[in-house]
Amino acid sequence: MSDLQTLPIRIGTRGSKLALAQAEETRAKLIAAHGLSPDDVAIVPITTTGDRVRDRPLAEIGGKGLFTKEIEQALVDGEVDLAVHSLKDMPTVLPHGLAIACVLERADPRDAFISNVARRLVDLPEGAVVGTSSVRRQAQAKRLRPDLQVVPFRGNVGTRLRKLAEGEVAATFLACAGLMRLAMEHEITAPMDPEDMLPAIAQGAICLEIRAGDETVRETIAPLDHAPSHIATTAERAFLGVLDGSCRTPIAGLALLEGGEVVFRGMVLSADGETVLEAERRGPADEAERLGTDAGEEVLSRGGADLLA
Ligand SMILES: NCc1[nH]cc(CCC(=O)O)c1CC(=O)O
Repeated sequence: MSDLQTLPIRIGTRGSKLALAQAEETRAKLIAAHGLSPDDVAIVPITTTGDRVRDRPLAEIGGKGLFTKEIEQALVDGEVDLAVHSLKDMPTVLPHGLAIACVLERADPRDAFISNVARRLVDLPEGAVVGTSSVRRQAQAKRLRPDLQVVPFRGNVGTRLRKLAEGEVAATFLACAGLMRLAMEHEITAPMDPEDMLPAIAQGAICLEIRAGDETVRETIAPLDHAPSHIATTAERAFLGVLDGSCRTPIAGLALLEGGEVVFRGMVLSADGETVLEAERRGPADEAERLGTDAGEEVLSRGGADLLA
């Protein structure tokens, strides 16, 4: 550890259980990478708009960065040295002066199907009620099963599982990664095959955000960067950046590294899942950004612009 870094290193995070688990994971990695003592890394929980507003679908509250704004302000104000976020909650354009310096090793990017009445989505009874406030999950569920009735579903993981147990809905979806980080993977009925449900951009990845010019912190966190995860999410976020959709537009994408090559698939859907525009790219890892951008431009030119309007 360089003498330049002032200790303790302060990590800004949301206060939710999942966010705290992610901050703890980051803290443990920092301690291991630099041989620090536990007191050398402090976790600073910060409440965000996304945490405060619990009763409405996120798409309705609108605006980007619902889970990030207040944490970024603390970063700008020098109250914390770095911020830990779920990369899938991050806008593609960051506030001026901030940068994503690091992507931790990604957990399972897939969506989890969770139900007490069926083993798989295709096995749900005709007309079953599925709870999700995600336009992306709704569109893809309807694409596979147009008969399903999709209802809004928010609240923390515990609340959602209770509603499911009480029979309010027959099934729901959550990110596998979140459940794993909460040590709740036993709640997963079955992971969704990405062929059936393509994940959200950067789902399962944690990023570390810093002040762009803060070379000391940049160097301190550098050993935590996981190149394959960083490369894959770079392709995915480039795709998202071209589409520039609101959170009301179902957009999905996943990049995997296969033998040093990036294999990316991205899609934009109509809310009912009847219209699907897809693009695929494969190419060298150092061209991840261009591959994602290219795929985004292909989707736009094939009619994605209308879906996004
Ligand atoms: N939409 C909120 C959100 N942001 C990040 C995760 C956890 C999964 C991840 O790290 O990508 C979740 C919950 C979910 O989608 O089930």
